[in-house]
Amino acid sequence: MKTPKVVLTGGGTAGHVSLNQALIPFFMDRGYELHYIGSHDGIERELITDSFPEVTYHPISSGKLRRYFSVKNFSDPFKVLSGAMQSLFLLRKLKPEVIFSKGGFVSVPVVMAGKLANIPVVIHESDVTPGLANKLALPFAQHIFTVFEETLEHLPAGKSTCTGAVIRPGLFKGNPRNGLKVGGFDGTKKVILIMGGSQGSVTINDAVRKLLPTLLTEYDVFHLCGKGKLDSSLEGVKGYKQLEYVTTELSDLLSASDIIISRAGSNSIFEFLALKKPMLLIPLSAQQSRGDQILNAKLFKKLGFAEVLMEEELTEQSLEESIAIVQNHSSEFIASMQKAKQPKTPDEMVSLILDYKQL
Ligand SMILES: CC(=O)N[C@H]1[C@@H](OP(=O)(O)OP(=O)(O)OC[C@H]2O[C@@H](n3ccc(=O)[nH]c3=O)[C@H](O)[C@@H]2O)O[C@H](CO)[C@@H](O)[C@@H]1O
Repeated sequence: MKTPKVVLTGGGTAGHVSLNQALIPFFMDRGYELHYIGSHDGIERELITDSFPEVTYHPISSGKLRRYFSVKNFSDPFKVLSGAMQSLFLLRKLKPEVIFSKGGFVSVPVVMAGKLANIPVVIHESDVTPGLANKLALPFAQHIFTVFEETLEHLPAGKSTCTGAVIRPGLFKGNPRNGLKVGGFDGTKKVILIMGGSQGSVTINDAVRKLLPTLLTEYDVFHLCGKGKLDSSLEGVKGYKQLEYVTTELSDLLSASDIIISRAGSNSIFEFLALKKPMLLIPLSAQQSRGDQILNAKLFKKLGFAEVLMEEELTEQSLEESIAIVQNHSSEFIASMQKAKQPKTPDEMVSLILDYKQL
């Protein structure tokens, strides 16, 4: 009997890869051979090939979907077309039972090719409003799963279901003592973890670093500042540990942390919710995005899980005040989070995806 196959796609930022990372071991447990179609130089390549040598990574040509003018807007449609041809060739050869797409611009040609090759495509949207890539992909897909109930208002009724968030099981296995050791912290102060999404945020980094002398009187600080965004002048400052990006250590750092300051990317905030971490969310502004993080953050505030500080209002003083609000209300935030719906397990999500497989 031939080994059944599944093709996964999604990339551009880690937010479009993390669900796939969670699902891979569970597809493998069920005996599936896995193939990942991603871009040549996106973060998905490193995240998948470094951690999952059993998954075959197929790089394709891909364009970027920009909301602003660039000369590349003229050449990129050809790259997407070329990516679709490469995907079609691969899909006809691999003959997977189903394609699962986590979105991001690289997924568009794969999804289009899936339709042409007559292979069922299931897509996933983690934000309140569907992203541009998923909007383009939707006509070619069999079904779309969402994290937020509110997203269903923007999608065709017969083709969409809210499944809620799915969390990597490894994140629940953190050891706080190992986390403190990474920072060189002795555990006497409360710990704040700062994460500016998967790429780090210069705006948040600057504000945090300005407030650092004040912050360090009360807290120890883990700062996940993003690739290329370390500040060498702060190396060795006691109580401050800056790291560009962490992989397996993230669970330890989170378990050692009392408060999180973060962008409001969907995957991140549901991880903090699952771990019951009081959070201060600073969403990416509407000038720099379609405003999805603002909606995510406002909803989390309404549900009593988070305090929100808008980027336009971010100053040293407002940051200090907002951290104090989270600190003073942390037990209420935790109580609300304890009442929230539990995330789906990756194995349950795998079952939902396989319901669409081609027999
Ligand atoms: C700038 C941009 O386009 N942001 C979007 C992107 O965010 P982004 O890529 O930042 O995605 P998320 O915040 O959703 O997820 C980041 C993921 O990276 C992980 N992580 C982060 C830092 C680190 O050091 N180690 C690590 O493992 C987090 O645990 C999380 O699983 O996708 C999200 C989900 O569609 C959207 O809501 C965001 O608006």
